[in-house]
Amino acid sequence: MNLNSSATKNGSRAQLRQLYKNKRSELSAFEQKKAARNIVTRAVENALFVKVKRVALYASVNGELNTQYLIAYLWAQAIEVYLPVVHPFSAGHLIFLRYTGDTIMRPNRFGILEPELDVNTLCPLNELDLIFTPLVAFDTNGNRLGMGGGFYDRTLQSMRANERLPNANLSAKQAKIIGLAHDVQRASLLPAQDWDIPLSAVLSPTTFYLFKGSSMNQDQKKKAAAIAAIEYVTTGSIVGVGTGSTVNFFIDALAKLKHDIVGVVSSSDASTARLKKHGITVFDLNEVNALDIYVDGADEITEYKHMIKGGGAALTREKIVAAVANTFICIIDDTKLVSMLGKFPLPVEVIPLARSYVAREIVKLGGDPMYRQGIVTDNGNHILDVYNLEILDPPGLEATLNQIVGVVTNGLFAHRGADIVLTGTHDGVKKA
Ligand SMILES: O=C[C@H](O)[C@H](O)[C@H](O)COP(=O)(O)O
Repeated sequence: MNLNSSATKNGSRAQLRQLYKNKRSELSAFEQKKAARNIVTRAVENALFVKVKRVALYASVNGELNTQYLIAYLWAQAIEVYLPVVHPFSAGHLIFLRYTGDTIMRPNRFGILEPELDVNTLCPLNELDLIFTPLVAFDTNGNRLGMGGGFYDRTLQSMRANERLPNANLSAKQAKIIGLAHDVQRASLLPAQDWDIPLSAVLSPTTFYLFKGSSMNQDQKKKAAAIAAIEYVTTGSIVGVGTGSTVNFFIDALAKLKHDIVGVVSSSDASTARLKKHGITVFDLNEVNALDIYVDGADEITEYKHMIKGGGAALTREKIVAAVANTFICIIDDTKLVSMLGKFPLPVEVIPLARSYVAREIVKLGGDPMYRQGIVTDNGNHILDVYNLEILDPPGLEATLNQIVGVVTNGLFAHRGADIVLTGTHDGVKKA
């Protein structure tokens, strides 16, 4: 038996339900509309729809967080939207039918609009990527208080039970169950029942609450690390900005502070373009004497904070900007942590004329260099990616490679490694 349930009396659940329904209904029409728009921004910021094809939502009633803008966004991304329909045969269960601009909607016995029953538009539960549920209240353990009919609980229970059957397809994906709620629907602790299915997360207009045990995708981890780095940005400073997909999340978050900082120094044309698009002032490094922090990603990093960088061909400018900064903050997801560098091919930037010569010299050192075809760096040079290196002495190899005539720089960041590493993991951001 669930520990919480012994303390639960039907009365207390009913009272809580009333309390949070009242809170929800006290929101003005303006607040409701703003909330409905903001959940789209929060969902996109948290990379919820990356590689997502089918999403279950709901038609909002009685002050529930309105899903109309979220649905419009998903349609615009060509992501299929499904809405719940009371199961015609299995009492107390839901099925999910496709919802498009042409779907005929009919009120069910509770007065809630549903797509007209048509089995051709049905999506089996195991083919949904995300299921957004309405709720009356949620707590920070992921417990959900619904309307009391138990429709979602029963449906999601059978879905999870089917996933545990011996003949279940183990490689089949599990739909993530995410509650949608106004911030006023957050309770400190809700009484849970044995049959409750905990939520993976709750999306509110201000926050994406991710609960323990739920899994994050790689982009969500990168973003969590990037947002954690914002804490190190000080008012009135000039920030060194790296390059790559993780840094892109940092740039987007930094945009909100653009009036508090003096500006940034960028490590690549790609980052400069993104920074400028946000209206952030970008300085040439020659105009700047010192940088407090430099924030950048990595392709691999060890516990000694030695890194391989340059997967995006920006290594030389990254190394230069990093050299000027007092503190190098490395932001990564946990797939980048390694015990030894070298599985990721080591990028080496070379003067084009010297490419073949440098490649022959690298072979003598035991590496397998490959010319990164079609890539010209921001400095007009070429990249050799060196495979099959077991890098036992990163500072030593960094120096040796830099001694080869024609090498501009190499992607080992060992002499000047990271100072702080912020790693996005399933259990939050870890600092080292
Ligand atoms: O040249 C690219 C940079 O060194 C990047 O910091 C590195 O490749 C990591 O990129 P991402 O954050 O996209 O994994």
